[in-house]
Parts: sequence; C-alpha cells; structure tokens
Amino acid sequence: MRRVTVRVALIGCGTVGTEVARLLLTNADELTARVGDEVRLVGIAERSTEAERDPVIPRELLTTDWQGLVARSDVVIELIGGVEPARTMILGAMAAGASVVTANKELLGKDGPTLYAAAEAAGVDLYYEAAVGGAIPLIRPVRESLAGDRITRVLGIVNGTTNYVLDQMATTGEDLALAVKQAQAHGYAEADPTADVEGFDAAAKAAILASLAFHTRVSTADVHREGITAVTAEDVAWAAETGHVLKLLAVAERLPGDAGVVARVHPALVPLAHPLAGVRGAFNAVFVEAEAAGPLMFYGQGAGGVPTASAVLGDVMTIARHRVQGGRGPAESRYADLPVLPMAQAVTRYQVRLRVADRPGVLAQVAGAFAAHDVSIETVRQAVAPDGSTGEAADLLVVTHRAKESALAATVGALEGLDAVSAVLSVLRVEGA
Ligand SMILES: NC(=O)c1ccc[n+]([C@@H]2O[C@H](COP(=O)([O-])OP(=O)(O)OC[C@H]3O[C@@H](n4cnc5c(N)ncnc54)[C@H](O)[C@@H]3O)[C@@H](O)[C@H]2O)c1
Ligand SMILES: N[C@@H](CCO)C(=O)O
Ligand code: NA
Repeated sequence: MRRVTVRVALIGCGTVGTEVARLLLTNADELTARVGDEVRLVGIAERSTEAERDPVIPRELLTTDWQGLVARSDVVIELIGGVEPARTMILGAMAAGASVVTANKELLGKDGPTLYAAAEAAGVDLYYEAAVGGAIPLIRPVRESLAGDRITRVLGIVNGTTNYVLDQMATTGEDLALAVKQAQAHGYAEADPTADVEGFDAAAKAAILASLAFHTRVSTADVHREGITAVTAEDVAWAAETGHVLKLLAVAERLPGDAGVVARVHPALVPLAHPLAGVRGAFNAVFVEAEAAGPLMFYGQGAGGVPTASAVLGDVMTIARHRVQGGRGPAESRYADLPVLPMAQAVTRYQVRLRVADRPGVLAQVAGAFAAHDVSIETVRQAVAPDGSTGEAADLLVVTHRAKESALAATVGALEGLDAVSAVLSVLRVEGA
C-alpha cells in the first residue's frame, strides 16, 4: 500500500498554537496510528523565530516565511486570529492545494463565504470546530450529525469571559467593573475586554452557528448585538429575586413558516430551572433545538489554549484521514437562503420593571399601554419602591407573554409617556422558558 505523510503546518504559535504544537509533537505516534499514515508537523510560521517560547517548540521548526511553509504542507492550521493577514494566508494555503483548520471566528463571522467559496474552488477542506465553543463538539454535530433534521433554534452561552463576569456578579454582588477586573486577573478577559463585554465575540459565533443551522448566509453584521456593559448589580439582584439568572445569550432562530432567520446577542433572564442557568464560570453551553431530535445541549470549556487545541486536533485528524483515504468534508450549504430579519421581528418574552405612582388607576393605565400594542401580560407584581417612599411610589414588575420586539419597544415608549410612570427601570428579555 502507498505510504503518505500528511504534512501539517501551523501559522501562529500563541496560546492555542503552542498547545496544538505540543499535542502534535507529543502524541505523534498515536495520531499516526489512528490515521494509518504519518501525521507530521513540518513547520511553524511566526512573526519572529527568536522570541522566547515554550521549550516544547523545536527552534528548527520555526520560520517567518509562511508562504514557503504553506507550499510544502497538506494541512495548514491558522491560529493568528483577526481578519488580515489571516484571510490572505488561508486563501493562499487553499490556492496551493492545502486544506485549512482555523479557530478564527472573527474572520469566519465577517467573511466566511469568501473562504467557503475558495475551499470549494480548490477542492480542499475547511474545518473550524474551535471557532465556536472551544473544545465543545458543536460545529460538527450541527454540520454532520443533524444534517438530516431541521434545526429551529440555537440558544447558548458562547462567551466564557462574560459568563464568568455575570456569574461573579451574581455570586458576590460585585458591580461589573470589579467583576471584569477579576476576569482579567484569571486570564479570561484580555487587557482590552471590548470584544467580549460588548458582545462582538458572541455575535461572530452566533453568525457562524446561524449560517450552519439554517443553511443561510448570516454574517456578524446581521446579528443584533448588545453586550453586558449596561448590566447593573441591581439587574442581577432582581434576576435572582424573580427566580432567574442573567446570561449573555446568543440566539439564532427560524421564524414560523420559514419567514426568516433572526440572530441576536444580548443579556437575558434565564429561569433557574433551565439547564443554561447552571452554566457557571467561564464554561460555555449551547442548546440546539431540532424538529426531530428535540432539544440537545452541548457543554464544556469554550476557551483556553489546551481545550481549544483539542478541537483543532480533531479537525486535523479528520482532514488527515481524508488525505489518506480520499474524500472531503461537507461544503458550506446555503440552499435555504432565508431572509435574515432585523431585531424588530424577533419574538420573545420580556420582564419590564417600572417605577410608578402608587395611586388608584395606575395599574389599569399601565395594562392599557401593553394592551394598546397587543402585548399580552403574563404576570404583574407590585412592591413598595425600595427608596422607602412609602405610599407614594411603587415598583411594578411586568412579565409578558411572547411578543414582537417592535411591539414591546412601542409599549415601552408609551409607558414612558404616562404621567403615572416615573421611570422604566429595566427591560430584559426572558429566554428558555
Ligand atoms: N485563546 C483562546 O482561548 C481561544 C479560544 C477559541 C478560539 N481562539 C482563536 O484562536 C486564534 C488564536 O488565539 P490565541 O489566543 O492563540 O492568540 P495569541 O495572540 O495568543 O496567538 C497568536 C499568535 O499568532 C502570531 N502571529 C500574529 N500575526 C502573525 C503573522 N502575521 N504571522 C505569523 N504569526 C503571527 C502571534 O505572534 C502570536 O504568537 C484566534 O483566532 C482566537 O480567536 C482562541
Ligand atoms: N474570549 C473568548 C475566547 C473563546 O473564543 C471567550 O471568552 O469565550
Ligand atoms: Na467547538
């Protein structure tokens, strides 16, 4: 039988790249046994060959010439991150006939279609399990295991940093700024936490999941995005008070009758009984709902060099087997081509907290504002306003049935215009109920 060596190139030897190299080098014999032919790391492209690195990285593998390395490789692993030069490198690798593994959600969310088209044209594989949910097998189940089903909704915690921050706020009562500092001290949040706390990272992952789940092109720019920077300690305390926990969720759903797809990232109240409520610290979890399968939950470590490297290696092994035995993985599928709708079309439940005058008829006025916009109230709870203004003001907590985002926004506008309402204190979406 013809013996082949699957030559693997790594571009970017940082947090994830170092662990990928370590696994490729230390487990080489096992990987080779599993594939049936030799899987060999042939080079590592970095910005400098002189910088100090983990002793596991052999100096002789390092090069600054990524093009030269790509030309002598069968599989190229891109782990530098960011849009450019990563895109140029991936396209260059594919044009040279190499298959590609990447963890680059930013690039895939922004310009995935260019990469998928290039993979198709070159007849090579493009795998990206590590781009969403780190170590968690998620892309492959959605792309392959559920290929015969119809996914209706994907709902999940896809950013470990913000989950850690919200969990910390809930367990200690800390405010956001302090919790972000703790996340930085633990190495979850970067020095500049913007991509995480403003929801950019989660929005890119939501776009990738929505595209796969609904066979429709969804880019990061199509995802409605609200981060966690407006979340207050009071919001977190109220969530607990009402039997919920606040989570930054990525939601992608197919609207009834295949009217379209809405993808969104925002803080949301999750009932304590829902499995997503129990996802603590920097863990990730994604709920996938499909017509035949029903609900499925994927849970695990969504970040970190070692866990993420596991997902990268899984992709490398799949491609190596294709190289040895022939065949390719599934190509991008966008046959459904559903309209990607704006947030105004989203339908969910809401919890609205209001400060109102405590006098006869106020509740009826408030209820009237909801009714006028066709938003049905599920429950109303009244409490004396916490500032001690006994008898003069009260806080109302209104929970709605499912309603359209545009209707809820109009209701809030109407509430703000009522004399009896001194403030709309918060409006939070309720998911997973
Ligand atoms: N760190 C995680 O937990 C994690 C989890 C999931 C996905 N990812 C993704 O994995 C990728 C890598 O993340 P990371 O945390 O390892 O980043 P990192 O910053 O630790 O490493 C990136 C490495 O790439 C090198 N590099 C940058 N530009 C280069 C260039 N032009 N040529 C050669 N080398 C270059 C840098 O010197 C650095 O060593 C990113 O796309 C990231 O989003 C990371
Ligand atoms: N910053 C990301 C890393 C994984 O993509 C997170 O906190 O989940
Ligand atoms: Na994953």
